[in-house]
Amino acid sequence: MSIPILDLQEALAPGGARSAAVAAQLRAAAMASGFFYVRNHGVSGELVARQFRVAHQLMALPQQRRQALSMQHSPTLRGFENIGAQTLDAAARPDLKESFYCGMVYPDDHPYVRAGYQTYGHNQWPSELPDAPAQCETYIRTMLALSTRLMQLMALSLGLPEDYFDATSADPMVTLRMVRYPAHPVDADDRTFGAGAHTDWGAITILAQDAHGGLEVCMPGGDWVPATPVEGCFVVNLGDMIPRWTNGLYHSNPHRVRNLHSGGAPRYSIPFFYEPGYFARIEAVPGTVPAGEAPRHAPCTAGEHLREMYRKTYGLKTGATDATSAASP
Ligand SMILES: O=C(O)CCC(=O)C(=O)O
Ligand SMILES: [Fe+2]
Repeated sequence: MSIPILDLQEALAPGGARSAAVAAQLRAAAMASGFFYVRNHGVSGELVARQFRVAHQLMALPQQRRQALSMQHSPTLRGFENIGAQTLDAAARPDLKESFYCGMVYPDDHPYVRAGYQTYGHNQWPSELPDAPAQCETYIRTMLALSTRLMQLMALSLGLPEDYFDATSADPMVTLRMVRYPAHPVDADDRTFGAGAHTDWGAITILAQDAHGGLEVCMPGGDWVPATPVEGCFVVNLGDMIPRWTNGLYHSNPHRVRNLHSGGAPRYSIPFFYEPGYFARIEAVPGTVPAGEAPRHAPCTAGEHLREMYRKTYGLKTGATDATSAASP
């Protein structure tokens, strides 16, 4: 069993001729590991390359500057995160990765910003990189459009109208993370990871990775298989909201990172985390709860779900409160 490639050619717009065929492939992947690649996704290679350049530039800033722009100073937890700041697998050592978080910007007078809901607010940027904010905003908007389309294909894959989830994407919770993994240490043991085994918390993650590889996915039988980089493709995986939304029919499988194959070079990756709007209702969609059975999960809002995930892993460590945390796995 491996991770399938979905070709989005002629499935990128509602009503696209190949939408039904792609939806069927999506369903099979979602019922297996919750991981697939997408190709012909409509995002230019140049835009992705520019985003990697920003990632390299951010990580090249002196430690002192990165400290000044630490996510710890940001009410929405955006900014730099040091190596070892997160432990995605509580049974493993702290993650050997450093990253920069940013997200969609919501103005101060937006009701969700005023209410202090997580992920809604501002970014913080280093003045040394004046072009970074616009590039990241363009990248985020592009990934958001692709996520929205993937949610439409997911609706089709569940036998629902293509626009079933559209309303849930208003005022989405969106996080972009640029991650740098140093070379795997020579004295690493079996508890050493760039990113410890975890599932993502949201709806959809779209990952751009450099050519080194290192991402590993836990398949249904328990084997860990590499999500080897494929030229021109993103890796897409489903987060924990999707099993909630599908009563466990679709999966959000664990994955982890070990930077073992880069010949000692750092590995860069850029995950984009799409989560619906704060008040989007996450409950089993029609057709997923067998007659006579109760849904496996109580209905909740996307905001409540994220708060619960946050409480479980990350919040206390960063000093974040329920209402202000922003980071995703
Ligand atoms: O860097 C990668 O390949 C995956 C990162 C990841 O799983 C995450 O940030 O949630
Ligand atoms: Fe992840």
